[in-house]
Amino acid sequence: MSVDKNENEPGEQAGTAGPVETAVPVETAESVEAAPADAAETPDPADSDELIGSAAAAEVAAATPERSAAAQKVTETLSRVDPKVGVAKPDMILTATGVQRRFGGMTAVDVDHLEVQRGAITALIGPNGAGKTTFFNLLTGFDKPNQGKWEFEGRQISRTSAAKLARTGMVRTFQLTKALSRLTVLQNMLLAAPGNPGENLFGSLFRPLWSGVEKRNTAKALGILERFNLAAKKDDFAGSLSGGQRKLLEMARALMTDPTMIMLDEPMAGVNPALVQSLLGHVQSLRDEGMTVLFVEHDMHAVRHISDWVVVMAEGRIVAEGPPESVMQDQAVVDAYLGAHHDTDLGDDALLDPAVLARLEAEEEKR
Ligand SMILES: Nc1ncnc2c1ncn2[C@@H]1O[C@H](COP(=O)(O)OP(=O)(O)OP(=O)(O)O)[C@@H](O)[C@H]1O
Repeated sequence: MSVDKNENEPGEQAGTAGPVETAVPVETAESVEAAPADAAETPDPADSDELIGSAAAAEVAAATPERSAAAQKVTETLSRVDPKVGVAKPDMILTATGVQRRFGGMTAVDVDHLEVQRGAITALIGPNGAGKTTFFNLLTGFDKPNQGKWEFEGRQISRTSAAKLARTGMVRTFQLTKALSRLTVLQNMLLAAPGNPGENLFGSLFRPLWSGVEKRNTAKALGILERFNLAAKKDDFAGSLSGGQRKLLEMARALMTDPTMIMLDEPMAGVNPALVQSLLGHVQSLRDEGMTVLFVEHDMHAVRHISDWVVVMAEGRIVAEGPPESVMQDQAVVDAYLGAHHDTDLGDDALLDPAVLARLEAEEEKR
């Protein structure tokens, strides 16, 4: 469908509007592979996910992650929730109602009601063009709806900019852009620190105050980098990191704002399967520390293994929600997600197999 992207837009174009008041950098969702050639370095074989073989990947795919106490508790709580679209959650942190976003004559998002459970990992999935990114951009203050409202922690936030949202405790990750790739890992972290006073006139006039804050931010950044095994890379250009390390850096940057809810934009995109398990572990640890996580994702391995709850979109609407194992079997989901491939189990790790993916793609091309 040909659509004029600027027609009938109530807000800024999705993904391009940015907060002006935040230290959280505003970036468009450019490919993480867009690292500048001048920043590229030869990856260290010890930590580059690109260099790990398929045997390790197979092992990772077969591994069953241990379930933490937090995971068990949230699973138990959500097992009592009826898995139907728009269902109420026992302790919701985010609620969206009557959200519509149209581009020209096309309705990209049409969500009646969604509640997100506090302390859970919720995956937002769906086929290409389902409206996931548009919905995600709306919820995170990067786009404005034609109608609808949503609340975070009981506060109306549908007209709140991403800048202010970060201060209320909701933060989203951004894929590294060319500009950020040219900064070092540590500089990326400091840029994400809230209230970085060096950025304004006051900060530059009162240098001693600024350096105190900067010292604290640096200590905090180094602690977070340590946790994500990136401390040794602090002075490297972000653009020289492997795909998996970039994803870790995106998460690490978000933690600089001490969020209660973290919104992840395709945390597994461009990550070698060998590093997927480690990344999944980091996402789970956010939940285990009490954070709420909502992520948009194509990677079914991630969705099946770490989500406590899955929300499925198709053609702008939510068509199913529930625990991963039941949602993946839902006929509406299979129909929406896989089109003709009804015989394929969405949660099947065989989908990680390049041969299976190649076969499905070839079949799709023939249709
Ligand atoms: N700024 C825009 N202007 C016009 N149409 C848009 C705009 N952004 C998204 N769309 C359209 O809205 C629909 C939903 O797109 P969206 O990117 O939200 O889907 P998605 O589920 O995230 O897809 P994908 O998995 O491919 O990223 C698509 O038809 C897309 O072409």
